[in-house]
Amino acid sequence: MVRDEQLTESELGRIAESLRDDWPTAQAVDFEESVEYHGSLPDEKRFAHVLESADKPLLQPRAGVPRLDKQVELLTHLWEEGGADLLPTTIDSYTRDNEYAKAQEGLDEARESGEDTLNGFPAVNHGVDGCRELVERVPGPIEVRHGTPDARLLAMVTFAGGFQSFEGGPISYNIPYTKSRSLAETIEHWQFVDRLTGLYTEFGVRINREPFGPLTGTLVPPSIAIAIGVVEGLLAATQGVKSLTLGYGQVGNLVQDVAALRALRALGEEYLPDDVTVTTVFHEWMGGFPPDEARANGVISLGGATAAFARPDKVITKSPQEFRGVPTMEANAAGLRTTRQLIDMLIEQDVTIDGIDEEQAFIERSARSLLDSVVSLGDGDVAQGTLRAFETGALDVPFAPSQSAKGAVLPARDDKGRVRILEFGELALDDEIREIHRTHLDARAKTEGRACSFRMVADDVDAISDGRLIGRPK
Ligand SMILES: CCC[C@H]1O[C@@H](n2cnc3c(N)ncnc32)[C@H](O)[C@@H]1O
Repeated sequence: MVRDEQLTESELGRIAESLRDDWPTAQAVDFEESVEYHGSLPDEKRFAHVLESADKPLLQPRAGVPRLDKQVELLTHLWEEGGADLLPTTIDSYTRDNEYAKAQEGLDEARESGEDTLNGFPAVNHGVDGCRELVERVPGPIEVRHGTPDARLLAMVTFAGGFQSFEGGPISYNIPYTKSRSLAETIEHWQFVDRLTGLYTEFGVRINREPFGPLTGTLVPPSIAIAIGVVEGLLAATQGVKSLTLGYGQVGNLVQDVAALRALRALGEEYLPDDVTVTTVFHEWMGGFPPDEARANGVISLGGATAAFARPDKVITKSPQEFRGVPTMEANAAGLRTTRQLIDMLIEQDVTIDGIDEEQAFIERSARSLLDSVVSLGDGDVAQGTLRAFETGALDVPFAPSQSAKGAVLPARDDKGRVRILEFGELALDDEIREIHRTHLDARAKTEGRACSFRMVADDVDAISDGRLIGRPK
């Protein structure tokens, strides 16, 4: 039975050995030798150091292409032309499903034909030496960004390859990303990733971990996103992770987004051990984008403005080509510059916005209620509590494809565009909190002359790509 206890070194070693046969490049992974290699990297390539010593929000895009030379070119362009402070390497979808043979086919094809059919960088196939070449040829610190429920081999290879930051977690890369993966299984898988992170940290290589805050990226109530991020942080801290970045996806209402980012930092610092350095990351709008690039730049700009007011430690930027999928190098760099423009123009201004403190208190009260239900359901064991919370619906994620989640929660925007909860399912929120959500939604229903219904939810899901925030009746 999975428990929130630190993996022993022999368990870690046994699992690592069992993974070596999954792809030939795993044979080259040598922990002691990798610790040495990390020691040779200059400070400006130490991800946690750069992130944790910054005095203003750092910008980081997503970016991944199959071939090594092209990835070097892409990341260098994002650094030099986009002004990125931190770099990504987005991993391809086959690798995310542990389909390394299919990833190899895609890499071979890209090398032969120049056609990129893979939608990211197949790091396991590139292996330790390929990752190290990328780390050496690129000017800044790089994070592994992906969506892998079983990321154990990916972590082994990329950590050995010099990467010092790794996105994801057992809930955030299961519930929004998979249909039938067991939550108990992904908790075990991520205990390995976090224990490996902790072991590197104990050997002087401070590796940063970043739970995936946006979850399904569609109208996720801030209290749910924050509670799940903190739970993944607690599970990681047990395994020895000391550098943790908690994330949140923009919902588009300025007051709620600033309030949520402040609540995220406050609760992260309150619930996580004192020896864990907590930073925050704000993901620019993760929902549907307008096809029109001018409007898309408006969405990106609102994200930049929000970051100027909320001052997260990191911002994950979007591109004006978000609507069409993976952006060109130039569009990706443009999204960084648009974000930077808004932050630089606003961050020194003294602006007071009404309603943030009240919203922050409401979000914190709700997130605390969810967190406390996880702890009590597990009798103090956060792993067991997580399983029971999702089994009972005490914790739930709207629109989640996973069978591990009830998917009974329905969000909708209120009259100001703040995300509220229309259907609670078995969510661990008391009647008083539920009443406040209902009151806000009733006010919108009155404004629109219609009853609260799933229609509102559906209208809100498409609103931003239609160029609006709230899905008002047409
Ligand atoms: C959280 C995942 C969704 C976001 O992840 C972006 N994304 C996915 N793959 C790549 C890639 N290979 N390069 C640049 N961005 C990428 C999508 O655009 C979307 O915004």
